Amino acid sequence: MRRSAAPSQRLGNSAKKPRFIPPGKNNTICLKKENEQLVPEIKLTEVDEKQQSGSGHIRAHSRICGININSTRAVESLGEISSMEKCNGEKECEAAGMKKVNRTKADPVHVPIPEIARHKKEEDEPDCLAKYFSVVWCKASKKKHKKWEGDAVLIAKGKSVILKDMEGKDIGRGTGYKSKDLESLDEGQMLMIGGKEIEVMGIISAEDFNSGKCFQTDVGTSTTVPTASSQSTLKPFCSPFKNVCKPSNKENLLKESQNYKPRHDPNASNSLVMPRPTPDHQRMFNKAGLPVVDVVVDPYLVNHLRPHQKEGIVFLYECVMGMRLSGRFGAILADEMGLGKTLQCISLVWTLLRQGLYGCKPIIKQALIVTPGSLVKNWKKEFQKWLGSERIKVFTVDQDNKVEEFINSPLHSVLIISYEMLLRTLDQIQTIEFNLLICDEGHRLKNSSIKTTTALVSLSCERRIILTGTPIQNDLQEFYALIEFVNPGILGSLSTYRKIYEEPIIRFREPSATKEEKELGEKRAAELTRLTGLFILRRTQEIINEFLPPKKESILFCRPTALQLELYRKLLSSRVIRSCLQGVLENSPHLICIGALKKLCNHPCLLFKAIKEKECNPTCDESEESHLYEGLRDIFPQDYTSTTFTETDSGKLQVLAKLLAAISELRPSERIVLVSNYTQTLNILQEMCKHYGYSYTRLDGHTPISQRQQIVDSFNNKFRSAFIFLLSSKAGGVGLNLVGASHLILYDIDWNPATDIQAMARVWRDGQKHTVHIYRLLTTGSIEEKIYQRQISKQGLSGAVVDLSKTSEHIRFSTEELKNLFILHEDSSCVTHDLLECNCMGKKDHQNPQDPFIS
Ligand SMILES: Nc1ncnc2c1ncn2[C@@H]1O[C@H](COP(=O)(O)OP(=O)(O)OP(=O)(O)O)[C@@H](O)[C@H]1O
Ligand SMILES: [Mg+2]
Repeated sequence: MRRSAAPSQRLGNSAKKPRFIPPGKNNTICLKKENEQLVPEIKLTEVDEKQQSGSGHIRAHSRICGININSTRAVESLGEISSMEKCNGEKECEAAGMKKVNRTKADPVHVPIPEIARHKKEEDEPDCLAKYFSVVWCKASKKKHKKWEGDAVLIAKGKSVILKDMEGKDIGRGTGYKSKDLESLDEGQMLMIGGKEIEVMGIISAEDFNSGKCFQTDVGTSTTVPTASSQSTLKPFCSPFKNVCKPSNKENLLKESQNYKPRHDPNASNSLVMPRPTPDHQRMFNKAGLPVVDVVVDPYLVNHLRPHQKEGIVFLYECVMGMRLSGRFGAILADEMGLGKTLQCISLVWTLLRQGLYGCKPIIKQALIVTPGSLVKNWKKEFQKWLGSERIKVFTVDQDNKVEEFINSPLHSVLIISYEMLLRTLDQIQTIEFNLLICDEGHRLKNSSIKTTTALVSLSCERRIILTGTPIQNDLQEFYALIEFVNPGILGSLSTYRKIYEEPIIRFREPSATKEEKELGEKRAAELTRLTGLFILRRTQEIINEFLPPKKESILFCRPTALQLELYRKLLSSRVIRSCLQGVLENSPHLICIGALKKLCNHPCLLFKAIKEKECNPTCDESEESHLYEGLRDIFPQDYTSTTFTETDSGKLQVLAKLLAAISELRPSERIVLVSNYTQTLNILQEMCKHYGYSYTRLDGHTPISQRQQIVDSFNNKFRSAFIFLLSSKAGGVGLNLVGASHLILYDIDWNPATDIQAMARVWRDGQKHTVHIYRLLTTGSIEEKIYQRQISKQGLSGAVVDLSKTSEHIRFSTEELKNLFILHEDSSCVTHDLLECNCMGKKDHQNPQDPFIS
């Protein structure tokens, strides 16, 4: 097609602005995609997760890739003219009737029609079907040889045209053309639009326009070199295969030929053999013509791998080898927590370090793993767990082990470093040539301008893997940043992405969206899903349930004490809460009120402490918080102090004391993880442990990172273990393995179900041998029950689409919702049970998944 002969300026342009690179054809791995909704469910008493075959809080579904919107409806080719926003590229072009001319090589002339332009809006022609064309454009001139500026997309509808650049921005508009001329517009024809001249290169189907595909550049199949666009956003491109395919002379080849055999037997039963390269891949990356050898994952590892992990390893292998996408070597493994992302990566690293598909030359020499500080040692341990200490030497950077040692060590091929340490040692890290980069808990790279991201981007390593258990599709901009990190340029520039995907998708979600906008948004979302799904893999926890021991979840509704009730009533009658309910919500005083009620639910002494602190800080006397506390001090006994707490003051603490006593008596060999979101509450729980003589250990935000793994290890070691592990869910949550415990108690509840799920997954995960018991403590009739109900209904609505970073500050409450939150149900023994409309009087076990809760 003529397009390939498009003028050189086009390339110049495209080098500046990264364009779309559509995915290659070589998607050998067959991955399931399901889009079922999650079903909310409540369990009042014991619920056996296994018996319910996947129902429950952690219930979720296998799913791949980023965006949750799916298009099922076919889109008619109405285009977007009627819903088109104002031209925001160059100045809106004056309507200009231009004559289209059948261009011959000899006479590339275009004659303006001497007709007065009519300013007629596209909306005047709602019934016409839009037609779409790929075009090249340049400034209007009479020169024979045009200086084409670049590609564009032309939308013709009725008597009007719109010209969009490849970033989706309007760069020209015109009206007053003859409808029949526009209808018969065809390849090779030319048209004037304002001061621009265009030549039609081809017709675009409505399907391709609606999906946004037409804004992607032409590329070959999956195994071509990185394009100009991909290089433009990267460091100078160095082929990821350059270490491998050094051409060797013929004699050497001959000598080595007898060694060209797979490291492990590909025909052995249970062998995991990586897909063979396509001829294109070989042409590109095997210039020396070395024999193609099967890459077979070490059977030592394969014997331990779960089916989804084998699938994940193949997927990662294809991504980093550039087999799934043309010239792209990045991947995002977004499996839910506990699915063994670490093991999948270790298997990949080990395979790539020792094997090569072309002449057996190792695919990588050195790998860099960047992880939160608390997980550095855990990574090392996992390497040892799965590969032993003889096979591979991994180097972890800390105060005593400096990067220089790694640089000087021929023994080590894997460097594990925390994000913080990476920033501190960036200069040295930059001098090392890594061939694979793995970023654990990589959702922190969701902002491309933060230091960590720019530091990592500065490393000239193209094979980049992000690991994250957190769904990443909530925020389309953050989603873009993560994708841009692993596969730079694949979604074009940020402004292109916004125009082509984000804006139509956001618009489509709005209730006021027109039919056309909905169809367009749906199509764009589907295309984004398809494109990103080629290098994002997400499986949910359900996939692993069958390998885990049963999980029983209990919700313990605890009656508040008389002191709690009196304080609660007083708080609700305060001026601050009343003004919240009247909708006067400046400075978010409702958050302070919610905080005070939650403290009270945990233990009145926490509220007492807050009151005292306010009293000692007269400068804040006029604050909302001070007003909220007015009169509360008098309700506490005269001799009350915040340090001499007793468990009789808190309903939940009373229940907890009984629960701990029961476990220690009935299951003395089993251990407990006790979780709170608040350090101060953990202090109280710690006092309680001391009081009853329970051995305990503790991990919270203040625990030095260097000590964390040691604390975890000794807890998981049954010979050295404490009975109770006090855990701050926010500080220690992600990534920790606490399988030494089989009981987990959530002392308080978070707005974000993901925080609690994260905590639960520390115990109910691979490696757990016992039935796991999860207990959630809620103060009856209080705000805690409300949060729980909200948690369930929101979880049901949004499925796994929750983001750990969302806290109550991010939640918007309507006045109605606040009214509901700020009610104390004193006459109910369990509001949640009342909502079930069950008349069992609390005698029935609500473990039937069919039980209705919040519909
Ligand atoms: N195939 C397996 N067999 C037995 N144990 C396994 C297997 N795969 C992983 N594990 C264990 O499961 C636990 C969880 O794995 P890992 O920490 O890699 O999960 P993750 O996907 O990174 O989760 P998170 O998002 O919480 O970090 C680890 O203790 C790991 O050793
Ligand atoms: Mg992990």
